[in-house]
Amino acid sequence: MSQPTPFRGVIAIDGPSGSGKSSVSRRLATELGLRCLDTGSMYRAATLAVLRSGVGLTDAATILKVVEGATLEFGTTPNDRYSLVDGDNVDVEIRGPEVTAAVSAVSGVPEVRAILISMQRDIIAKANGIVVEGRDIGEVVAPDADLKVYLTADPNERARRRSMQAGADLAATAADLTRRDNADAKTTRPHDAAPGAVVLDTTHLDLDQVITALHELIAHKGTE
Ligand SMILES: Nc1ncnc2c1ncn2[C@@H]1O[C@H](COP(=O)(O)OP(=O)(O)O)[C@@H](O)[C@H]1O
Ligand SMILES: Nc1ccn([C@H]2C[C@H](O)[C@@H](COP(=O)(O)OP(=O)(O)O)O2)c(=O)n1
Repeated sequence: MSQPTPFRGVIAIDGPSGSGKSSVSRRLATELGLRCLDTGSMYRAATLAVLRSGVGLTDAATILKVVEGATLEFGTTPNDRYSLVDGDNVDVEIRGPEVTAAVSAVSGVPEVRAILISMQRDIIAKANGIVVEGRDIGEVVAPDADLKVYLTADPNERARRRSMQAGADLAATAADLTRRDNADAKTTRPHDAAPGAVVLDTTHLDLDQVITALHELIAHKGTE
């Protein structure tokens, strides 16, 4: 019996914070033998470079100069993803509260987005199949992706997941998610699916159920 041809395309996964993008992307990429790119880490790494430089967050031209001068590198092996800023592994620091509080200011600078989107497209072009997660993948970074998914979940459920993950207070986490969703909505559309994206509301689905639904979508793609 012949084996099905392995999927070697581009899967775009967008959605707001805590919808499950990272967990779902990592697992899906592992199961399909694909690369995996977390574009949120790229904006976070750029933000850390800005914070480390000591410049303020209000002047776009200064922010851009720092990002242009930083060496940013990203690993795309699903269970061994890493982010480097000037050769320094920053995986832990970029998930911390200082970067989380500052990231929307840096990701809101259009020229910074242009630099990172260009890097993202290079990484996608060089990968032989990749899952890419973020906020604008299906609409801007890879509008021709083979499969586009918009993951979402009720804001209370997203806050519950994030506070469990971070061991943080639920009310404070919920307020922070709302603040960041609203700030991000000035540059991307965290509340809207890209044209052609399949919407998957994960509020009442566990991770296994989400992964099963995605495998079904991919299998369906193979028969179109
Ligand atoms: N469908 C789900 N059901 C329950 N918990 C989930 C689900 N998807 C993700 N999680 C958990 O929620 C937290 C946030 O998920 P994550 O993948 O980091 O979201 P995002 O990348 O969209 O911000 C993680 O602890 C993850 O294990
Ligand atoms: N493609 C992307 C990905 C993330 N961003 C911005 C918006 C987010 O607040 C930050 C951090 O994204 P990240 O996915 O790491 O955030 P969460 O894990 O969902 O909390 O980066 C973006 O503007 N465009």
